[in-house]
Amino acid sequence: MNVGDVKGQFVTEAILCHKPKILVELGGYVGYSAIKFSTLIKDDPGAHYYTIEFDSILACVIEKMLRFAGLDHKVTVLKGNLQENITALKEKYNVQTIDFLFIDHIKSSYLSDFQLAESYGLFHKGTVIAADNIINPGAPDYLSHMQAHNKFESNLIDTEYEYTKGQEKDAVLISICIE
Ligand SMILES: C[S@@+](CC[C@H](N)C(=O)[O-])C[C@H]1O[C@@H](n2cnc3c(N)ncnc32)[C@H](O)[C@@H]1O
Repeated sequence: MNVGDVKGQFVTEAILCHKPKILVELGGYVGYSAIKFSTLIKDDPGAHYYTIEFDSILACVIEKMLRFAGLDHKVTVLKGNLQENITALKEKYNVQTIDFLFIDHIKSSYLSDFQLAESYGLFHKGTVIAADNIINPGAPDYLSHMQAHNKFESNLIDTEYEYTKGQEKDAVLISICIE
């Protein structure tokens, strides 16, 4: 499922507030969030969005949707997981650090992929990380890790699960690297 309009608005506000240049997304699905968020940077020639999608058929769908939306020049679709793409990010695309990371893939990999990115030095002071589905279906290990992390300040935004009109709860965690 995509992030939806309600939770997507919190992510939108974080992007508009911090004005990131390099944005990376884990979990592209059919391109809803890639289109929604890359639209925000479309007039910034120095900004680019990378979406990493594990499923190769879905990755092709995202590419087609981006072409349809006229955003294919602002978004690079990377097939596979972060581990498989992290060297290409650094060496092929010259992404040495990330300004904004949107985590929205398999919930059991939130923490390990955060730690992988951290071990490669992809975060800098001011990097913002937005993570969806923190309580539904939930990523409790990631939540507790980030809330205890001494280099990140995190804000848990209680909201609703996508398209449930408040009937189901969810939360987005916005974390900012402070050193
Ligand atoms: C919740 S959907 C993403 C929704 C999308 N961000 C949106 O809001 O439009 C999760 C996606 O993560 C992908 N995925 C699962 N494990 C992954 C991994 N390890 N790395 C990258 N993508 C993964 C799935 O194939 C699925 O398309």
